[in-house]
Amino acid sequence: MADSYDYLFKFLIIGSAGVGKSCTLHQLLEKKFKEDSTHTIGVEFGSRIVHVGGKSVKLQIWDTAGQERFRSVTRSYYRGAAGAILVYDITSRESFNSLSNWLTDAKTLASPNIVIILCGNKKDLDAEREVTFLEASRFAQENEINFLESSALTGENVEDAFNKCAKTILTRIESGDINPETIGSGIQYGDPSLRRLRNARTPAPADPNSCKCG
Ligand SMILES: Nc1nc2c(ncn2[C@@H]2O[C@H](COP(=O)(O)OP(=O)(O)OP(=O)(O)O)[C@@H](O)[C@H]2O)c(=O)[nH]1
Repeated sequence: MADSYDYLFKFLIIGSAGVGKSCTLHQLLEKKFKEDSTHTIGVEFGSRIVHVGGKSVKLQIWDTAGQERFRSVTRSYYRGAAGAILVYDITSRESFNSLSNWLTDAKTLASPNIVIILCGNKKDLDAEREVTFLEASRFAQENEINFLESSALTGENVEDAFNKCAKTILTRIESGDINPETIGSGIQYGDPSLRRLRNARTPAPADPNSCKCG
């Protein structure tokens, strides 16, 4: 029973090299800072169950390498992702300037309905800040994505980023905006009764024999 959940969502963590993607995942899974983080080679994987909106959701999280030389490998993991945590470093203007490219990749290579949360990491290094909260908020608004600043060092807002992403996906499933049964949705049912519930809510297609016209 320890591993039972209502839904499984495939998540990606993307963004330039050194912004703190692996440390963010480590903080989420271990609730502590990864002291000796080195560049990720290709992709790394982790999973965790979160509780949002009255449901338990298993997050299957792919932490991708930010270095350009791994781009062809990491791109192959985008397909069928339901959510992405797009990370930049608030002390690195360069990492902020690359966000548009990362967004384009996520929207074109993953699910068209992918829910993206923008995360300005290294919030603890405020004295070295190169990107203001306001300009990042504007970027997020223009691109219709949620935004928060986080710290993989202190843990501030790390869980919130993943929870916010999961919650948005759940809301969109419940409103009918996202259909988990679409191929490549990045969503699976953990509890089969949820599928039955959804199918019961979906109106049956019109029966052509019952047409009373003519
Ligand atoms: N002060 C501070 N340092 C951080 C934080 N997150 C990560 N770092 C440091 O930033 C460096 C890069 O962190 P990683 O998590 O390895 O970065 P990454 O984005 O996974 O890098 P790639 O695997 O190359 O894509 C490491 O030296 C971390 O110690 C943070 O929130 N605050």
